[in-house]
Amino acid sequence: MFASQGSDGWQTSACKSGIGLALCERLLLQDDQIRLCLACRNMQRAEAARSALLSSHPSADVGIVQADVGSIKSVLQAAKTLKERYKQIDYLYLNAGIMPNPQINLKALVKGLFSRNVISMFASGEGLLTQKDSVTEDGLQEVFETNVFGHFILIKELQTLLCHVDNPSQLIWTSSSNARKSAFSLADYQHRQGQESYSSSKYATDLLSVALNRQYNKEGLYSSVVCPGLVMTNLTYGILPSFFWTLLMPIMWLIRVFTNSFTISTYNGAEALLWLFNQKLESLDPLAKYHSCTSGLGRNYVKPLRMDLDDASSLSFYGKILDLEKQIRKRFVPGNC
Ligand SMILES: NC(=O)C1=CN([C@@H]2O[C@H](COP(=O)(O)OP(=O)(O)OC[C@H]3O[C@@H](n4cnc5c(N)ncnc54)[C@H](OP(=O)(O)O)[C@@H]3O)[C@@H](O)[C@H]2O)C=CC1
Ligand SMILES: CC(C)=CCC[C@@H](C)[C@H]1CC[C@H]2C3=C(CC[C@]12C)[C@@]1(C)CCC(=O)[C@@H](C)[C@@H]1CC3
Repeated sequence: MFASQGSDGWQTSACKSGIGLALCERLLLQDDQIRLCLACRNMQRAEAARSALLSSHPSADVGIVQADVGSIKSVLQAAKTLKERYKQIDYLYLNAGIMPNPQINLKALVKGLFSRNVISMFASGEGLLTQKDSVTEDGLQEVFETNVFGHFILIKELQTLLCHVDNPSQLIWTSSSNARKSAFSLADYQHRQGQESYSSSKYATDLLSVALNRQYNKEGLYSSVVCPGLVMTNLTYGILPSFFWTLLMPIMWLIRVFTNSFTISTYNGAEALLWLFNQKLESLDPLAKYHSCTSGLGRNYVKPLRMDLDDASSLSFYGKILDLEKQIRKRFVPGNC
């Protein structure tokens, strides 16, 4: 999902369910004069989300655009449409993300329950999940393309709408506390080999955000990463069926008392995304991940935590992703590299 503020008003682009839709609702509750644009792969679902938002905020300006971040062709087309439609984008929320075929490692879960790291295990899901990734029509790993590279190409394509020194814009990546350095390898940054493509892609997001700040702050573009916490959405219903999560709810409320990262509802999960919208860009820490938190008593707040990365590795990854961009552009825009 994407968000921005246009010179002729606020403009946001988001998705049709989950944390993205909750963010749109919260943004409109705060200011229904904001201009939103939802970028979604499925136009029927986009229309449904738009109608839902308009039914509670009839005077809102909510646009939609077709964008599949798992397809370079679709991203290029979406960027073209957006450039025809808007003069400036102020907030771009990069929300779309997938975790295909997740499997729970029961042995690690049981072992973790009796370890000293039980709280951090629940907060990050570290070592508890594996995924089965696939290759897209573009020849890229699906999780990498959807969670990282498709967004990156969109940003590059929208550069003229995003980079304004006198009126800075913001990129907001939906990362995760599941992002893990040990799941990521610069030599295999698409994660072709392993079974933790989700962790790897979210770590790649964190690296990329840091590099984008180094590259674009002087041009008036700032990048931040958030973790919405554990939220009940289609993504988590892919891990366990919804009735199972309902059964687990009393335990999750108990765990929330200790971690504050079990935000559970999409409203709570959108806390850090909304908070970032209201901050002065220059005051944000490029090395922090902003976590949505919910206390045991249900109070929402935002906790910035330093990310486990450094400038050198973020720049090395940026170099790799620029090389990949060149290759892809050669294929999609012959004569343009
Ligand atoms: N739920 C959680 O506990 C957590 C989620 N996150 C992250 O939050 C983000 C939102 O996820 P969440 O709301 O939970 O899950 P959902 O599955 O509800 O939302 C994911 C959104 O991404 C869209 N999407 C997926 N693939 C593509 C694509 N190729 N092109 C365009 N849109 C796409 C989906 O669209 P469609 O409806 O068409 O499938 C959907 O709207 C993700 O990046 C996720 O990794 C991070 C931490 C925790
Ligand atoms: C809650 C109980 C008692 C059991 C569920 C165990 C796991 C399925 C669950 C525990 C921590 C969860 C978790 C995630 C998925 C489900 C768990 C592993 C995430 C990895 C989902 C996606 C994210 O981005 C992370 C922020 C989540 C971290 C916690």
